[in-house]
Amino acid sequence: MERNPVNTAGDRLDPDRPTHPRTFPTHPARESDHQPAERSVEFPVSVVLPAGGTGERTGLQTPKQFCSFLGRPLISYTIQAFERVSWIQSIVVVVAKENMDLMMDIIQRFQHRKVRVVPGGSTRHRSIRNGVLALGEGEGEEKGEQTLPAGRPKVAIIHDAVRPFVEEDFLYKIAVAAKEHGAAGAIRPLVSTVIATTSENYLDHSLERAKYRASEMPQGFRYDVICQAYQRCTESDFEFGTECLHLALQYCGTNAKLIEGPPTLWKVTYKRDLAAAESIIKETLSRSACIITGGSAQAAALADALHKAVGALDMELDVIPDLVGVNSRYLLKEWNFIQVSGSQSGLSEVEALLTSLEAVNRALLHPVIVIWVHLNCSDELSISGRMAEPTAIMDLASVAKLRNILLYGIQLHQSKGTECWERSASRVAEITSALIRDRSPALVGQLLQA
Ligand SMILES: Nc1ccn([C@@H]2O[C@H](COP(=O)(O)OP(=O)(O)OP(=O)(O)O)[C@@H](O)[C@H]2O)c(=O)n1
Ligand SMILES: O=C(CO)[C@H](O)[C@H](O)COP(=O)(O)O
Repeated sequence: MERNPVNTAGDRLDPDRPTHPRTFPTHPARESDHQPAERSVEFPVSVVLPAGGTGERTGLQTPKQFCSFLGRPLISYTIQAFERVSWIQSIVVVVAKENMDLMMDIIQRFQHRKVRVVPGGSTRHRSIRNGVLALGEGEGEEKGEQTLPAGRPKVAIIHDAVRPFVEEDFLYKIAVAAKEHGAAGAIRPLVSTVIATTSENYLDHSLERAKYRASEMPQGFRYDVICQAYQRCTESDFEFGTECLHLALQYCGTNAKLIEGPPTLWKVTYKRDLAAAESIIKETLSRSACIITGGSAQAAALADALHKAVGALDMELDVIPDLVGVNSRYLLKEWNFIQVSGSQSGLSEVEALLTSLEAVNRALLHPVIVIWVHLNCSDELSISGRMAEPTAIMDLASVAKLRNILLYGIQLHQSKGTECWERSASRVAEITSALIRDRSPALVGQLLQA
């Protein structure tokens, strides 16, 4: 791909260039927009992610933890949620023996660090026990370029591999409470009342809902507590038990501290939960877009018109002339890109943008959206000019898609009337918003008309 001379990788490193963005926040700040306060945990914390189940209740052939959305398996999203927490030392993923190779492949493909894989057992408790024991054996092991931390952790966090939306703040609360109380776990209010039935399926009695809570994950344990609990528990616990906190209470006399967690801690259990997880991830990836004007006056005018029509977008919009100097930071975060080109420009600015995204490996974990908005003055169009772009963008998009970049095009016919222009700009805003939210592979390479 050819590079745009104003947009080379070298230029991006010039920190002094005054190319400041205009920010157009279009919604009140959301809780998740705020960076969590920098946490420091003074004791070693490691994690066990049980992922050795078959996911029978989904009714799918593939165990749910290996089902993919947006090109990535569920387990990888969960691993990433822990990996980005600086104070978590190492992560043991427990998988069924027959899936060990698949898991190693996922770790390599998505460049996960801090992770070891150990074989699971026939029940969740057996898998977790294997993971907990493995945490104590991770001494100074070479792992690619890094060496996993030596020694046992002070606190082990256990978290189902199929609960991908756990946040650092909550993990911190669990880790600190586990160290202080020996065990800690997430709870949520019950959604439905729990009743006991007789063997003939009649109501025996009903529990007073306000007194009970649903036990969720993550849970944290002092390492000695959880080791002892698994050493002392019975075969019946291993076979039928569902609650690690209960083992700590029964076999170590440890009363877990219970902390109410956010609703996002839910567990993917049924097929519909996979669709819900995908839509949550799409939602988080659609929060911000960066409009690159390439310095052209026409493009800047469209950016302004988009700003006016921005109500429909409901996302944070920054407008920048290029990705040079300080603006190169946009390449590293979860921004979507709208490259606006004036009527004289072709696809060269988009090509340069794709090259820059590839250079920083931005699309490793999530597909990146690039939307090319091409301004056309109707009187400048030749028939051949009109035909050339659809093929060119399709070719470029096919190559980009192999690198997990989804490229779409919108053609806007610039009209002289203000009202018409505003209508077109608002259509661009609507199409842009839909493309960013839906991330439809079917529309990749299409040149839509606004
Ligand atoms: N032998 C097992 C069984 C379950 N798990 C893990 O425990 C977590 C929570 O269990 P659950 O939701 O019940 O998963 P499955 O057992 O796979 O699902 P199902 O009960 O529908 O078969 C999952 O991450 C699952 O992979 C495990 O590590 N080893
Ligand atoms: O959250 C729990 C409390 O420890 C569940 O028991 C755990 O997630 C296992 O789920 P399931 O019973 O569906 O296997």
